[in-house]
Amino acid sequence: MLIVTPKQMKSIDRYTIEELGIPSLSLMESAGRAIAEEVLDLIRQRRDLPVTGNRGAGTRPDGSAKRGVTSASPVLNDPLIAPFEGAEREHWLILAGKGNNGGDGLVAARYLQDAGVQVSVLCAENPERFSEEAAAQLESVRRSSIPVQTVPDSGEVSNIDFASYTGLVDALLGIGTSGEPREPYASLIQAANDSGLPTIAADIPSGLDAKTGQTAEACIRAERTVCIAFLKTGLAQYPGAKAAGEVRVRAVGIPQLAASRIEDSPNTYLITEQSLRGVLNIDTSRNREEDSHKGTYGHALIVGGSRLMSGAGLMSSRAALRIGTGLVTWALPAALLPSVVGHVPELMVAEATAGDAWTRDSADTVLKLAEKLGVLAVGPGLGRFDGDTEWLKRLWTESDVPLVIDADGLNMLADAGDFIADWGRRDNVVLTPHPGEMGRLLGMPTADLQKDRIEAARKYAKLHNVTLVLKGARTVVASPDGVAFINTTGHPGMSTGGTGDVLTGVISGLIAQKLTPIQAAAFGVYLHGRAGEHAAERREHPASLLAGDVIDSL
Ligand SMILES: NC(=O)C1=CN([C@@H]2O[C@H](COP(=O)(O)OP(=O)(O)OC[C@H]3O[C@@H](n4cnc5c(N)ncnc54)[C@H](O)[C@@H]3O)[C@@H](O)[C@H]2O)[C@@H](O)CC1
Ligand SMILES: [K+]
Repeated sequence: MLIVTPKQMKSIDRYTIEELGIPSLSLMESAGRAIAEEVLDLIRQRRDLPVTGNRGAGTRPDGSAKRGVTSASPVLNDPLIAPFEGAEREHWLILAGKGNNGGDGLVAARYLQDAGVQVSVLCAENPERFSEEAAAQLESVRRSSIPVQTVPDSGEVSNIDFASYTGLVDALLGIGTSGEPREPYASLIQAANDSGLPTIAADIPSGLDAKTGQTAEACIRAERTVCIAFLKTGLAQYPGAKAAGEVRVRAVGIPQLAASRIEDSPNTYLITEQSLRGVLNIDTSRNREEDSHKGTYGHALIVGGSRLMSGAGLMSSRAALRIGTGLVTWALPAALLPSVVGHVPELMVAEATAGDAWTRDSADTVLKLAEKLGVLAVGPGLGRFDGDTEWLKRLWTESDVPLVIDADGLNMLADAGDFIADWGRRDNVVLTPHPGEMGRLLGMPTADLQKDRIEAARKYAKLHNVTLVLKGARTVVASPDGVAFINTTGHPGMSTGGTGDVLTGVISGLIAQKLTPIQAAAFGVYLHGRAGEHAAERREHPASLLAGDVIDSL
């Protein structure tokens, strides 16, 4: 699924209207209708009535939980826009802003009325200031005898009796927003949230930065967001993803081709089976060839583990095996051998250095071991040691085996400063930082880079010619050519030590099996997340999930 920034969405809108000749009002009509359908669907769901129209729109193919982002096309002659039992007991308030987002909400009002739901409109400001399209919609609403009230110019919202409604449509602010909501929008948003009513957001929750996913102090907490035409980047990242609730992307007559025809055309995708197969050309079935042997599936070398962190190297190695790598060798300090040998009998081990800690002279052994192997993973449980940055430089410059760098390997990189100038560019490197490590790589506070994760990851990947995996809920994967992928699989239960080591093993294992760095990174985070979901389902409580469970679920 393609994801767009608000700026790209505006260009797509403009292209559709001006170049393709599709009238703005007709797009608004479809958008409003889609919003009404989702309101009716939510009402049915809350009233335990059979869902007729977009049944299953929020369900995975296997029927599992509704979460994340789904896409649903409007169904013509949808039975959803028809009176149903109990509809008259519903009274929805449409909060309409002055822009076209408000216009969408006003169209929805007409369809809701048609389905027998009581509906009222609250204009956030004097309709004289409404956009041309929104004003036209307001006129139709008035002529349809839908009650309309307006927030007075004083901006006073305390006399709005939210308790008399059963639900809200937030059509205050859309992608035309700049900066934090001003008054009376901010107070309206606050009051809407305080009302505790179920809220459906039109396009985006008002108060959300549709590009970055940052939320203003006043930001609608929606139960569901009906995203118009294309998913917005801000809905695909936290905290925006949380404010949006369940996101449903609805087609409104803006064709996909418009996205490819604008300047600065979108290059961000949600990771789905479809985009893995279509955009990244991955055979997601992962079937084994009948006439294959272990050599067919590559050989990974995991470089990690130290006296106090031997488990990390072990988990990466096990995950690499579990993801289907033909052979996995774990290079580790010799003194660790007695305590770990035998834990995973399928694993080969190699003594990379004497004693129980890594030393800079182990680079010779590691380079020798890496010869002819499919991938070299550096970092899990490695620790820091004297001369470690020089050690990493040797691995970077003296071998051309694909490199996956994690954990302390990333801290070594951070210490190396402008390593590209010094060590040279490579085109087969994957970095897997969590936000803290990413902050060190960028030399900026973690909180700052988290404000626009997609942009931070994309810029870094381009500048350093690496595939970058910025971990955290909604992991961002960015390729050296500036394409970004957002993952939606995973489970909060995975917030536990060792899951990062598992991911390193998974990505390394996929590279050993001949996937390119970007294929391995995107597919790896997807599979890792699915395994986490699977593991969480199998535990009584997700808090008890361990990284080892994720490996078993791969
Ligand atoms: N033809 C189109 O352009 C379509 C637009 N659509 C809808 O239109 C929306 C975009 O419409 P607009 O571009 O009119 O913009 P919005 O409806 O998002 O409205 C922003 C309006 O509020 C004002 N504003 C901006 N920042 C503000 C702030 N911080 N506090 C208070 N007021 C602020 C602006 O002056 C503008 O008039 C989309 O999100 C979508 O819902 C859809 O109907 C599909 C078609
Ligand atoms: K909105």
